[in-house]
Amino acid sequence: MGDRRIPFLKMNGLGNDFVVWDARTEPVRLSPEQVRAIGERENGIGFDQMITVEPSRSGADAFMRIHNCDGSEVDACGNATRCIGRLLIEESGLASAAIDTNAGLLIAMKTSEPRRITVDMGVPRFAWDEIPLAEEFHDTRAIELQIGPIDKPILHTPSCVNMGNPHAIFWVKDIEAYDLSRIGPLLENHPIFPQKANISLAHVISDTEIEVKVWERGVGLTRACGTAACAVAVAAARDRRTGRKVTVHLPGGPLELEWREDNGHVMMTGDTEIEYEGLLDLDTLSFEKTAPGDKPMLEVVK
Ligand SMILES: N[C@H](CCC[C@H](N)C(=O)O)C(=O)O
Repeated sequence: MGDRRIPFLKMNGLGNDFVVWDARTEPVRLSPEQVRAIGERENGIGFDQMITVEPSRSGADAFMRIHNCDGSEVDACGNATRCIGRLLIEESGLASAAIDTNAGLLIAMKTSEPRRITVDMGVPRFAWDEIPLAEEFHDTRAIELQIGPIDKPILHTPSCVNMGNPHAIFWVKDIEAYDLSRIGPLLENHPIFPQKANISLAHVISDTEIEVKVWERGVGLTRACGTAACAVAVAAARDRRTGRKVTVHLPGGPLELEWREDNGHVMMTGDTEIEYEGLLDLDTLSFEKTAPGDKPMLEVVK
């Protein structure tokens, strides 16, 4: 390996996986091409998002910079916020950590289980210009976003929420009846979303449970999406489909969400995992694993 090697952590939140750099002392600057190459599942380390932890300029414990695996920089990532919150809490030994992002200040809090973190994800936004939606669509009563023939729409009338990033949620009875890998990119790149959008299919199971599958902007299908889980929970409560406290079941596992009545903030709780520690050679982009991650969770004996 060359002499430009940087240590990284491979982490995930319910299988939504990240490469994490600690750039608080040494800056880490990578081009979008390098981000895409490192994010490659075949030849690179492989990740959904790349997370760079930088010094905060606003007195928070750290600033979190987020890149999707397509190289795009974005402002919010719920699952990564839990992972970085865990690292900062373990480092400080305190009960919480403040994480600055381009979408605002987020607070991560420890729970009774060391890998399980609660994050205050702030307040959702619903106005058409906050999602954002394109100007020419904002005056329609419902957003008639139909995919498929007009007389037999496959999906239509999404709920749209911004959680620091844009989300469009389609309510369905059977998630598996839809080929999200085909429909997802059509919707992600629909002209109604000038900044594109993260696309969720959501099936309300009960007043307290929702099943969700996500096509992420700049990534594709992921095992979980924290901001999508927040957006779905808020949209469901706002439409009276569920209460304000729900479990969102994603392919990678469950997240607990509460849209607080008192301050309108969205509280998200879920697990995190350190998969391994590694070293990346910046010149060749080859990498090696240098230490194992978390011990496998003890299987709960049934
Ligand atoms: N793909 C998202 C960013 C990551 C969101 C997701 N990984 C999460 O946990 O919130 C976007 O482009 O807005």
